[in-house]
Order: sequence, then C-alpha cells, then structure tokens
Amino acid sequence: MTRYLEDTATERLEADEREGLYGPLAEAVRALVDASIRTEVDDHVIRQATADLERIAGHLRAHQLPGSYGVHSEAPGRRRTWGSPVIGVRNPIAPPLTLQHAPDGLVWSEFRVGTAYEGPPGRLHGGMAALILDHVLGEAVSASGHWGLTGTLTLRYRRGTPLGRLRTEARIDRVEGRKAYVVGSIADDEGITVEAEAIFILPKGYVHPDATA
Ligand SMILES: CCCCCCCC(=O)SCCNC(=O)CCNC(=O)[C@H](O)C(C)(C)COP(=O)(O)OP(=O)(O)OC[C@H]1O[C@@H](n2cnc3c(N)ncnc32)[C@H](O)[C@@H]1OP(=O)(O)O
Repeated sequence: MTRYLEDTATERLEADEREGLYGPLAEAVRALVDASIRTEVDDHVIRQATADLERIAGHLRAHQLPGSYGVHSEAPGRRRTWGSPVIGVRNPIAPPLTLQHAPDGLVWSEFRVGTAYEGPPGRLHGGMAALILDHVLGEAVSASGHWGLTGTLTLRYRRGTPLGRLRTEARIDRVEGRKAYVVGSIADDEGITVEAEAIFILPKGYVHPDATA
C-alpha cells in the first residue's frame, strides 16, 4: 500500500524554526512590493533605495540553491512547497494563503490581497484569481487522497473581485479513473465573485515522490 511520509514532532519543530526565519523575510519583501508600487518619495530617495536593495540581494545570493525551489526539504521530514506562488512561506509573490481543511474535504482560506494583485482599478487581476483557484482546487484533490496536474481549469467571473479581504474554497466533486473533478470559488463579503471548475489528471505512469513501498 502507498504511504506518505509524515513529520515527527522534532521535524515539525525544526520546520517551525525555519518558517520563523524565512516567513518574516518574505513578509518584508511583500511590504517592499507594495511600497514600490505606491511610493511618491523624491527621486534621490528612490535611487538610494534601489542601491540598498541591490546590495541586500547580493547578500542573499552569496549562498543559494542552484535552481528553482520546487518541493524541497527545509529540514528533515515531509517535503514542503515553501516556494509556491500561492501558499509559499518563502515566496513574497504569494499573498500568502493559509489553507484550512474541513473534515468533509472542503479546503478553504480567508486571505487578503493588495495592490500587487490589482487588475481593473481596485479589483483583483483575473489571472491572479485563476492562480489562487488553480492551487486551492489542486489542494482539494490532494486532500481527497488523489493527486494530479491541472488538465482544464474553467472560470466564470461573475462580478469584479475587490482587493482586500476574501475567501476561497474548493471541494472534490467526483473521481473517474485518473481524472478528479473539482469545484471552487472566490468570494467577498457580498458573496461569490469567481466560480471555478477543473479536471486534475494523474499523468500516465506517475509515481508520487513521497510514496514509499
Ligand atoms: C497540492 C498542490 C496543488 C498545486 C496545484 C498546482 C496545479 C498546477 O499548476 S499543475 C501545472 C499545470 N498543468 C500542467 O502542466 C499539465 C500539463 N499536461 C499534462 O501533463 C498532461 O497533458 C496531463 C497529465 C494533463 C494528461 O496527460 P496523460 O496522462 O497522458 O493523459 P491521457 O492518458 O492522454 O488522458 C487521460 C484522460 O484525461 C483526459 N484528458 C487529457 N488531457 C486533458 C485535459 N487537458 N483536460 C481534460 N481532460 C484531459 C483524456 O481525454 C483521458 O480521458 P479518458 O480516460 O476518459 O479517456
């Protein structure tokens, strides 16, 4: 039977420590992105800030992964998606979402989006809504014990999604062979703004990297 690796208590503690280190770094860069979009300070301050940031990037690049982050081990134990553009603890591009799992398989999150994700004035960019929903729907597939890549993702933008506080949720509808059908949404305080449905497909011959015999 296929089993998936779980963290021990010590491994969880180590991972929490790493999260406590990298989380604030990503949060500081997120604040920087917002500041970069909205600042109206004098030109010389911007030039100075640019030089300072280039210097800081140089410090961080002194020792780094040779390639992309992928699904990587920060510490012993379960591999983590800390580079994810949706939930990644280490990725300042991620809003980030913290996903919650209900006992009935519903995956949901309450989160905030700011100016970095603006499409129409004051509203969430449609592509960003697709990114969030792709991930959350994929997570609902995983939560059901299945796995797969997005084959088709269909969105219906019912009305504009305001920047600010939002909620997303997803649940699996059914599984047919290697295909998992899943549905979800993004909502503001007034109700659903974007509806999504997707088919996630387990690629032919795929073996999960965390699977043990
Ligand atoms: C928990 C973390 C969540 C993270 C979520 C992140 C999600 C992602 O970003 S995934 C990245 C984006 N997606 C991709 O890159 C996928 C690229 N595509 C592929 O790899 C392949 O085309 C893949 C895996 C979808 C299907 O390939 P393959 O396994 O060869 O499928 P194949 O054997 O031809 O077809 C299997 C079944 O699926 C159907 N199918 C194939 N492709 C699609 C598709 N794109 N859409 C719908 N159905 C499809 C076929 O009709 C067939 O159906 P049936 O069994 O009824 O005849």
